[in-house]
Amino acid sequence: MKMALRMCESLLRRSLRFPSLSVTLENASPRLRTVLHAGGVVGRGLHASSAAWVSSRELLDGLLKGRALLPDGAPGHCPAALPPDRVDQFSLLLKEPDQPESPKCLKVAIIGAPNAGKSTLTNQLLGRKVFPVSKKVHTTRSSALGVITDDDTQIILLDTPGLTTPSKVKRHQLERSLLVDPLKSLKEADLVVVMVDVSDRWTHNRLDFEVLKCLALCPHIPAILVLNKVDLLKNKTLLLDLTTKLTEGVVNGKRVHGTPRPSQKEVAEFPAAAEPQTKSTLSREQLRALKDCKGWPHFRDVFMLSATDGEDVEPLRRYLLVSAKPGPWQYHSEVLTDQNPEDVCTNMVREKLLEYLPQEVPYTVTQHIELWRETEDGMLEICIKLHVKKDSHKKMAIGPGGMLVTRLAREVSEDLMNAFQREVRLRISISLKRLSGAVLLRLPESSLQYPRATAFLMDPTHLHMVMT
Ligand SMILES: Nc1nc2c(ncn2[C@@H]2O[C@H](COP(=O)(O)OP(=O)(O)OP(=O)(O)O)[C@@H](O)[C@H]2O)c(=O)[nH]1
Repeated sequence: MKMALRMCESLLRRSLRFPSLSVTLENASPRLRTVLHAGGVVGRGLHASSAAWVSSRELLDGLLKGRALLPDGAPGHCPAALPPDRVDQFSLLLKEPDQPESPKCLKVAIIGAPNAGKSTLTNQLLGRKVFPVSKKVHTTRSSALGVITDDDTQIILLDTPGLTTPSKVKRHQLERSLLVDPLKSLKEADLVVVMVDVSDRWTHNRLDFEVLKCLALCPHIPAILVLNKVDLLKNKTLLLDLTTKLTEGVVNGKRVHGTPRPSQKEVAEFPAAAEPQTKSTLSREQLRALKDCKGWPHFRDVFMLSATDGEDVEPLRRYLLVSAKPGPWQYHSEVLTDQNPEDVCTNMVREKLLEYLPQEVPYTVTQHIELWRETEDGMLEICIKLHVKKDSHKKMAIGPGGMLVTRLAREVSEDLMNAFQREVRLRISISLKRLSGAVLLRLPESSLQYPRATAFLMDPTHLHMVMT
């Protein structure tokens, strides 16, 4: 009995640190279940199921390792947690992989137009939110990876920024990584997942030209098509029509049901799927031919899902697991992502800023982490200062009666608790960024284009006009 009570104590403590832990409890002693229910553990964090019997020892071991237990008692897939300390995360990334006897591995690049849902899908596949998601485009600014380790298989997911063009990067002053990273990830991949937002009627009828270019540059890498956001599609029969267009009527060498067989000439115009070499550029003729294409006829499979819904994503997860080939793991099984914990946190804050602040305002906010520490009882304490450029932006970010900044802190804390699997106390403050070290330039009267402007204030990155 003492043992059972100690276990309950441990469970209750763990339930705070592992709020989404999933454990099968049926047939654990009735008293243990009563205590767990009374403590509010079951129903809040743990899911009781009638499927299995788990001995006290196994349950305790599983919980201490932060793992779920499957019905047969074997350790199953429970996503790892992100270490809150950047040094621990760094050592974990360098740690020798704990290879099973016959390891399998698959590197998957997820590509698509901005806002297709790549980060949402990656988070869903990982089982934890470690990538920022927002309805504004280019939420993801550089490639990062997520790792799923399930039994003897490791899937490495390469989340890439939405594909864009050099002219857009220049026009919107975006990072060059947005151009380079997706192609780099693609060249490393064993499988490419192309995501399309089917709810966007302006773009869903053809593959994004940048996506087509990537596929044509690496035609030998197997690719699958994921039609995302089907929950937003009222007329589901449209999915067949879209599949036909986006695959040119051919999937895995077979004709999509009810479509005319493409002519030999039509298929021959596409770069061959088995072509072994990865090219770095396409010829003018190839680019011209691609411009006329709507889809890619070399997809191996097509999935239709809603990335926000776990159930729809499960078949894709299973497909990735069975597609893995024998080969060594690249990371220790406790690795969840290669991002450092502070970056995960600032990305989550950026996600909320993008979500709640209007137009260009969130893009002008910078963040500074003032405090990052783990307390003795394992809680993570974080203080972040947001620097805004204008008083009006400050008012917007604080919100009426401090409502918005409180909401930001609460929502980001929830996401961080999920990623780090521990309690998080986050404080966000907002300050106006002064133009420190600004230089006042007096301009000759004749050179002024604006009648009331007499001087420009310069800081290293921006030119501000002072109206007098
Ligand atoms: N309704 C619905 N919304 C979705 C789905 N998947 C993603 N979204 C939403 O679509 C928006 C964009 O999702 P992201 O995952 O950030 O898209 P992304 O492709 O990573 O975007 P970039 O970082 O700009 O390349 C967010 O508001 C998501 O909540 C889905 O299946 N259904």
